[in-house]
Amino acid sequence: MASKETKKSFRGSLSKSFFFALEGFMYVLKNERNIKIHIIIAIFMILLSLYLNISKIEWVVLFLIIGGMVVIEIINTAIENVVDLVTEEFHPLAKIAKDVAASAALVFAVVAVVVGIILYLPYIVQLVK
Ligand SMILES: Nc1ncnc2c1ncn2[C@@H]1O[C@H](COP(=O)(O)OP(=O)(O)OP(=O)(O)O)[C@@H](O)[C@H]1O
Repeated sequence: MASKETKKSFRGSLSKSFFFALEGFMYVLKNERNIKIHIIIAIFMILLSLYLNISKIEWVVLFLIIGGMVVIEIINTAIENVVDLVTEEFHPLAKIAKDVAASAALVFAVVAVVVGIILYLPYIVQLVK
């Protein structure tokens, strides 16, 4: 059984980890232009979805897409910073690392657009009719 001391330090390190993670998220929010664009689009999509009264499963899909995009942007920022830490000089491997990380966001954005069309087109068609 874990001692009182161990349990206390586990709780301490858990709350520290939470605040470090929050600090990381605040850094991305403040410094990354793309995340601001994603958040504006996400707010617009949430308002549009409220107006269209989409189903529960469609809300789940929407939040998975929004969450996925934000998480990719966060990981992308981490990779960019690690690359800059390793070298500020031009290096072909630095280019590959940054370009490949950026391509994850590109692929997910294309997926998000396709999912968005599948999800919202029927509602838009219904509105226009
Ligand atoms: N050290 C480097 N060596 C070689 N190419 C690099 C290096 N740093 C950046 N690049 C190239 O420049 C591009 C832009 O890099 P940068 O670090 O400016 O990211 P960014 O455009 O600011 O990304 P974001 O807008 O997502 O923050 C990279 O995708 C890569 O092709």
